[in-house]
Amino acid sequence: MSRSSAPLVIAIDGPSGSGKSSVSRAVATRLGLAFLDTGAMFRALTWWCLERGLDLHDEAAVAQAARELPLTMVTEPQAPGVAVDGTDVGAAIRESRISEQVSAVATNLEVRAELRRRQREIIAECRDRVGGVVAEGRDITTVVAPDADVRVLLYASEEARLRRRAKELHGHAEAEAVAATHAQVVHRDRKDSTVSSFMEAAEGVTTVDTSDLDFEQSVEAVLEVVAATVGTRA
Ligand SMILES: Nc1ncnc2c1ncn2[C@@H]1O[C@H](COP(=O)(O)OP(=O)(O)O)[C@@H](O)[C@H]1O
Ligand SMILES: Nc1ccn([C@H]2C[C@H](O)[C@@H](COP(=O)(O)OP(=O)(O)O)O2)c(=O)n1
Repeated sequence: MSRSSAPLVIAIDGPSGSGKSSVSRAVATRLGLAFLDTGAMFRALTWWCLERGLDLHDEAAVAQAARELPLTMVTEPQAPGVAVDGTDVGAAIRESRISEQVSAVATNLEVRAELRRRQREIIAECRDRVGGVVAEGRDITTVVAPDADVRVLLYASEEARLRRRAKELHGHAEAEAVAATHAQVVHRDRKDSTVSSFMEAAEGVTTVDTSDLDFEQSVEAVLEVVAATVGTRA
């Protein structure tokens, strides 16, 4: 798909396992845009707090850590990266111990304010440097970039999301793998829902339901929303 030379900011939100990261990366690659995984920023902060032995429920200490976090986000969609103080934490932040504890950090309102500030800075920088970005998370369409050119809520049924995550983590989606994944997906979304609204689309946000779509169809569905929206901007 070709696009006009005007900068393009695409905001994508959705629950865990809806396909935000993988679909956003593919969309960014196809459109020649940067890619920002905001969940990785909450994960990196969680990793750093644990490295330093902080109690994640000590809100003031974690908020201070957020302000000091020496974080680098690499926004190249074909090779995205996350580094803390020069250490590549791309793999470490996906470990279950982080997935299980990240909500304690993500529900800290001072942390959210600090990471929101950084996310806006990165989005603005990508807009200027490469002509745009696909930024994904839980509150991008509503809080971080409500003025984005394209705003999408990526939805998938709980069953589809559990199946996808089980396959990713355990290599199959048999009953015991799905059950093991339940806490990471459903419980975490419940906690995260207390600070962001990502289960229903806000006004002006287009819902793309991927429950019955395969990966490539999901990418195409988002690209169609982009084409329709950019078309109406001209
Ligand atoms: N439409 C889809 N159909 C099937 N699998 C998908 C689809 N979208 C994503 N996946 C797979 O589901 C898993 C979770 O996707 P991911 O992008 O990490 O979701 P999120 O960022 O929303 O948590 C990944 O293994 C991904 O390849
Ligand atoms: N903009 C964002 C992005 C993520 N979060 C929270 C929600 C999750 O618990 C963590 C990690 O998000 P991430 O998108 O990596 O999680 P999943 O890939 O969907 O499992 O951060 C948030 O509160 N706001």
